[in-house]
Amino acid sequence: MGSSGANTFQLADHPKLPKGKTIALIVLDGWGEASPDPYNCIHTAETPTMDSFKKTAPEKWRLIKAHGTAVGLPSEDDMGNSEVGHNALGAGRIYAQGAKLVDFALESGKLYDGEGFKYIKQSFDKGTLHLIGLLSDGGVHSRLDQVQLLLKGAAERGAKRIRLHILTDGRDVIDGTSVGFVETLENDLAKLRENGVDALIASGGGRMYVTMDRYENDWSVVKRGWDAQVLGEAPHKFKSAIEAVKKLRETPKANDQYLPPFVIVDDSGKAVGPIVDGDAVVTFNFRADRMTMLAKALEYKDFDKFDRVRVPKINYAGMLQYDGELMLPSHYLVSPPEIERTSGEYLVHNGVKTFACSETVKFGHVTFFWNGNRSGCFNPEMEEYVEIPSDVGITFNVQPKMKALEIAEKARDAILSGKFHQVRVNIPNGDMVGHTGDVEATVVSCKAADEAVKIMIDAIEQVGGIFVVTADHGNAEDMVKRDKSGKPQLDKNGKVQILTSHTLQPVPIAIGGPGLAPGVRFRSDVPTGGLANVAATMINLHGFEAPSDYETTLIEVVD
Ligand SMILES: O=C(O)[C@H](O)COP(=O)(O)O
Ligand SMILES: [Mn+2]
Ligand SMILES: [Mn+2]
Repeated sequence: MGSSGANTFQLADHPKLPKGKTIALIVLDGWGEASPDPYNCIHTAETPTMDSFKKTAPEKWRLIKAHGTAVGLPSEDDMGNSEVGHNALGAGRIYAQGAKLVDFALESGKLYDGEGFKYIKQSFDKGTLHLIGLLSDGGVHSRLDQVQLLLKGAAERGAKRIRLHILTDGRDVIDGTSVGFVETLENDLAKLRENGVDALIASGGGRMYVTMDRYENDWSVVKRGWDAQVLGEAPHKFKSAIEAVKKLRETPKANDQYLPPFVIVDDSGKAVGPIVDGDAVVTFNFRADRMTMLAKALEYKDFDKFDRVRVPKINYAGMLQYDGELMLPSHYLVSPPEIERTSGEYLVHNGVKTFACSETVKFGHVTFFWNGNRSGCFNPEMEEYVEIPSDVGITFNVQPKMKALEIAEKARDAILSGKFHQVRVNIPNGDMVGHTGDVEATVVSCKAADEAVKIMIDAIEQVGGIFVVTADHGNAEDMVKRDKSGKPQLDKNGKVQILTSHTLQPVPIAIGGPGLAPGVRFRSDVPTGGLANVAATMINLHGFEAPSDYETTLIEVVD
């Protein structure tokens, strides 16, 4: 396995299951399973379609793991996320993911021997080392302990002037935790300064308003970051990052996710750390989707997404390479997981035609992440990818239905067209609205997701097809931080602490539809099955045996 050429991808016929069925593969983003509870928005919402699967065909409904080691994360305390979830769903195998690879590289010191570090090190003598990324211990896009190690390691290896450009979280972690993270970082920087390294925080802003847009939904987000990080310009100026975050959080309804951009200035009002010619820059997020746009702005010569004003000549490296197809960025500190021979690639070589669709904010999830962090199709004659433009400049609790209906209608048309064998969608609502922490809106979002499922299931009924409905990780099923006994935790003002993040919960998977061969049911001997088992299951339902190194199928056919 692993050699190139079409034969590598030839799949054996499944002994019992037919080819040519139309299969709807529906991924509900952020839809986990948890006990009934007022903070379980999926339970509170009317979700008759999702409920019916479990009730009417329990042998075709089960739970699968979507967090921790089942999706290649370092530990069972790591919640699932879209990147690792969709990687596992699409690739059918469990890869050590970015978080883990960076841990290894830092622990072993290999990070410092790599080409990427040598490249940025060229600037240490005369230039500044800038680190840009999400300041959080969420472990989804980045981890603070890794940044701390990198800072120390870079200083020990000759970095004399270091500037941090921080993005506050409040999405993968509780809102308000930014203050503590900044304090921790400031302590480390103070120690570096004691040792003669000129190390400071230079700029910042909330991740959803500054820098971390994804899939080119809204370039103004990246521009705000560029202005602060590169040009040293922002509407808010402070003497220290702690003061900045505390002050900006005093505004009514302020939220770590959406803090406005700020720069740190010296006594004369001058920004302490714009990026200039000769500097080195590292974007320290290991996850790709929300760093790719900045990587393009930092790396591309031809760039027309916004006016960069000044394009410094820098040595830039990503923590990882974010896009293997675009080779972006060209320099990186840690090699990404080599996710190859994904199910999508097998399908195009075996005559299975695919349609994939979501709205912008999740479009790359069912395409780029699905295909192992690879842009574009494998074969445009076999695949059609459709992106529905997301609303721009709003938080999704304002519009909790998002584009669920539009996605479902596009999928319905694709199913009814008879042109595709696999119609794959991501329905974002539970996740994107769940991240806002707005419980009422999340309930509305779950209902909308359920309605979208119904539209697609009805189309599958019409064409005699099959459906597979699952999710990539939990979110909307638990919207509160809990103590060890499971009770909602209160903050120091006695207010319930809302959970905006994903969870550790398993997710459901349901199969059905008139085209499902009689006798197909879930095996009982894969009790610890997870997202990575779905690819082999899908390949079987398309009428083929899965590749031998894929995680095993979840289904069996009884006579
Ligand atoms: O990037 C985000 O929106 C969150 O950090 C993680 O959410 P996702 O993994 O569902 O995209
Ligand atoms: Mn997700
Ligand atoms: Mn999410």
